[in-house]
Amino acid sequence: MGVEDVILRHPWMYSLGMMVTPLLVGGLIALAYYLYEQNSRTYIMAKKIPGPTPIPFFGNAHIALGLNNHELFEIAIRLANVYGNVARVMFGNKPIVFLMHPDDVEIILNSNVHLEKADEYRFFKPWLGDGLLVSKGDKWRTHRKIIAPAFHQNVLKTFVNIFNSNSRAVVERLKKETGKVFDVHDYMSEVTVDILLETAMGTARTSQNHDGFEYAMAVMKMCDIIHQRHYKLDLRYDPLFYFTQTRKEQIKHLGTIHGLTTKVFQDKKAFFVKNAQEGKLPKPSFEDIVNDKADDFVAPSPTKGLRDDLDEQDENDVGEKRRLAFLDLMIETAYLGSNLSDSEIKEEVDTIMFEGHDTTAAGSSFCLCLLAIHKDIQEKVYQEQQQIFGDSGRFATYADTVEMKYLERVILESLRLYPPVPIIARKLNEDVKIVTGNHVIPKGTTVVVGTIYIHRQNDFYENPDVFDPDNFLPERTQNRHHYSFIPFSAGPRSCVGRKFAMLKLKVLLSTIIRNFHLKSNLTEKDFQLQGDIILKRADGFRLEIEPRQKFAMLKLKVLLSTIIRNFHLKSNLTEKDFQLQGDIILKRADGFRLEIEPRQKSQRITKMGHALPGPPTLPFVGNAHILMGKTHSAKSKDFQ
Ligand code: HEM
Repeated sequence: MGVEDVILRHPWMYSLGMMVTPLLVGGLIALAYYLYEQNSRTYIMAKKIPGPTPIPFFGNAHIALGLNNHELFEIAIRLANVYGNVARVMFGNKPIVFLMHPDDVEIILNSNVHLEKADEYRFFKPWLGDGLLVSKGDKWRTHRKIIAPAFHQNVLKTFVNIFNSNSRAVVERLKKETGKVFDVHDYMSEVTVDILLETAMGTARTSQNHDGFEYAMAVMKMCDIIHQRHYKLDLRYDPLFYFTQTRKEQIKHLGTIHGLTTKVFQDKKAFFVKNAQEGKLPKPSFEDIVNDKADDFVAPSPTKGLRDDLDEQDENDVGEKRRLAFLDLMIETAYLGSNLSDSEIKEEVDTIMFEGHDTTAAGSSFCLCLLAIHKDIQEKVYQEQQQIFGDSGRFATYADTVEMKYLERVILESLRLYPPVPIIARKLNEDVKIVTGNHVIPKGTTVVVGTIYIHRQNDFYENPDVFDPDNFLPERTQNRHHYSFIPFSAGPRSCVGRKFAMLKLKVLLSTIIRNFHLKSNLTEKDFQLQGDIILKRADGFRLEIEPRQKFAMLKLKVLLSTIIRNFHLKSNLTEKDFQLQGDIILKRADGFRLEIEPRQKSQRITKMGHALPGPPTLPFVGNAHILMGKTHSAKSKDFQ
């Protein structure tokens, strides 16, 4: 009996064959490709770098199976602890190398060659298109040149009052949380979106609608989806992802996000075009500002440390001339002939809104939680604010922010311990020899810079896990490795919004601290860190707030009561002798002079007893004479 007879008698065998054959062929092709990759130069070279042993097909990806964000984050930290400054993992056959030493990181970030983002950034594409964060080559260079002037210091100065009014608005909203434990991140997220809407897009959110909040929520959900796409096999590969529920959610969230940016863009463009047609072009033009700057876009040399094109611009004094919003710049340069299409402008708007939003929301939330825990440091921040503002509730000026030296150190220290962007990834376009272990990382590898780990190395910080703002005193920073502190990345592809972020954080935190006392029963050990692109607390950014006035009264009562119970206070003066002086804070020019005398314990009790209501006392016996020779009931009557 031939094969044909068997098939004729058993047609199901035919169907089975039809199903199995493609699977078998597909499997054989996959196996051949797998074996081919295993013998590739990249794989063989990468295997020499220390790391966990890969298993067939999965590489080391199985380690991540079934883990949540927080667990995954802990695994990554453990990996760094086991393998030290260089660790390799395999995702299937694809090598990923983690770098944790500033010398090695400097080679990558300070280079003009390794500017390309890792393949994993493609997950941002449906959202950010080919915007600044993701783009490469000439497109990135041209767009960075157009966008960077919008973040010039003189431009930022004009944003200070937007920072102020939005900070004050969030203080008003926060009041309803007084006395409760709540998650401050929701508030930081909303105020950040509001600020970005005004400064980057040049539009304000009306108090009636909740677009900004919905936008913020959609951004957070999108961050989560992108993070999951990094490590979940079914979400990582586009053909599989296409059929998932997660893709449907992505479409919904992108609808919210793109809906808002498109609307703002269209309104702005229509306004600009109408004005332009009436001959009302803004003066000086953005083109003038961009052209003011010499065509000198070069990466900072290693000896210049962390300097980037933002510093160079400030020195060239470009862009001080008028108030600029990022979107205005893009619309204007496009109108005046730069090759920016509408969709490119929107991509850049989305990029700025994404990069500027979640990063500063997380940064400010961590900072507030740390201040709630470290009360002594909070008190120092408050004292600095008192020196600058006294009891005035006025807006902060740019000059005030320059005076906020201690707050600046607090922000930097918070960014050190909890960098909102905990890792950065690059794709190597050439083999790179690193300093640590003389390893050569092959071309095509994804390199991950472990910022959060670098920031906590005891080679560079004395007590690396302790929150100590003095780590940023000039005498401590001047001899420290430049690349041991890189919350904003460094080199040519550093964060374009660095100065914007620092200024905004100062105004926002100053306003909150001047209005609220922050409290928490937790310690930093309770933080459950989760690294879904942006570092967050999986347990929520929980803290309590109390309005400063109430807190100040309570503090005064406790302080004065303690002093009065321990000392008798004396003075030969009268109030007429007070020489008042009003230099912001009302003081006595003649000094707050008085004498003190310790109260004896018995004296203290007697004197305090005298203050309470009761019959007049006689010397020596007090009131004991009343009771002499009386019956028990007569004694009680005397006191009725
Ligand atoms: C605390 C706040 C912030 C932190 C910690 C931060 C951090 C970073 C980091 C680490 C990068 C490099 C990312 C990479 O190479 O993958 C980056 C890039 C970028 N950031 Fe920020 N950022 C912050 C705030 C902002 C703000 C407020 C804006 C804009 C308003 C902004 C806009 C950008 C843009 C456009 C890029 C891409 C730059 C390029 O590739 O040329 N960032 N940021």
